[in-house]
Amino acid sequence: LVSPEAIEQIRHGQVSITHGWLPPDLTKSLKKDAQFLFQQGHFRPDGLTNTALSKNRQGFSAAADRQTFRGGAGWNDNEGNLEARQEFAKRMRELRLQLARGLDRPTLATERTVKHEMTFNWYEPGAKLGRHLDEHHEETKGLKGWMLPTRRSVTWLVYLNDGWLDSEGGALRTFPRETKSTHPVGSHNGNLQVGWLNKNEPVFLDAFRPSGGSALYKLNDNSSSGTKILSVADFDVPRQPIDFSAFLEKQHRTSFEQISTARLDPRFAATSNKNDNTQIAKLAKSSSQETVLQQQNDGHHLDIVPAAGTLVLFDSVTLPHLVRDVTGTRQRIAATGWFHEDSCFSLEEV
Ligand SMILES: O=C(O)CCC(=O)C(=O)O
Ligand SMILES: [Fe+2]
Repeated sequence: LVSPEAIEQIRHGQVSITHGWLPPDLTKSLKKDAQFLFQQGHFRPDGLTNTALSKNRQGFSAAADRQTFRGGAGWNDNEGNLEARQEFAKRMRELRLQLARGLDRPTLATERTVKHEMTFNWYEPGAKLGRHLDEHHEETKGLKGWMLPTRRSVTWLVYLNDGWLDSEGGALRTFPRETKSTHPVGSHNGNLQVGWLNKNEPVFLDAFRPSGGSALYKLNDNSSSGTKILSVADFDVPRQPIDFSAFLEKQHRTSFEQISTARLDPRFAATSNKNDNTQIAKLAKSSSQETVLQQQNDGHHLDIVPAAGTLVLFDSVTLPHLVRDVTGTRQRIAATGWFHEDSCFSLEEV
């Protein structure tokens, strides 16, 4: 269902984009279904909405925030077009099994009652979504950490908007590294990635050191196996906002970049893309899909037009992203979800 190149991109921290991935008929029936379910009142705002995160915490507004279909009628409830949703679920299952093998993430293949997430999302004109990551290291979640048996591993998006134009806004802005990662991203031996060293070397956090503390480490060069500890001494991960560079040996501090920081994560700081005045360089040469690569204050990023049938895949732990304002007059609708891997440890199973 996706090419070996697509899998390599996800594995190395890049974004995989496949235009025309979902057959037009199914795309149409899913969009109709989402519209029906929306009319029936089955969409809800979620924790990541912009107004919930803004300084004045005014609460949700339909005109400004993204809404999600997951509660109310579930994906498998006999309301709306169950047949279309099941056909889609079957396709996503096949994709998941392919990714489990291709990415060497075997527990992506297993199923539990609640494990993989499948939703519709909905943006009214004017709505957007702040910069965020879809999954974080459990040790950085404070009291909420280590509770669940599984975690988000691969994020998928399938857009449902017929003939969506660049000028309608709502682009998915992703922030991949400028060059592909030196090693597989996301996790190593169950330890999630929290940063980068020298631009594209993944840095992982081991929270189960024999000392009882945590350590930051990277993988040795491809030629040799093994790991290299980067922190001065084992440490206890503090409460948010966390600055991991404080625990690194001095020589690593300047080349370390934390993936989720107070400045970049809307959970800690309201984000804005207003100061976005730099030049756009068109990347897509032959394609009419406006995939745009742009350099601005925020750094290197890739914008994806949410056009019908396009499949987007990326690692849930390492790739920050946001949704730009919908500037057109119609709603932006997508099917979206997360394939989960088993967590290396959870309180539930102790
Ligand atoms: O709607 C999109 O394109 C992205 C949604 C997203 O990032 C999320 O639901 O976490
Ligand atoms: Fe997301």
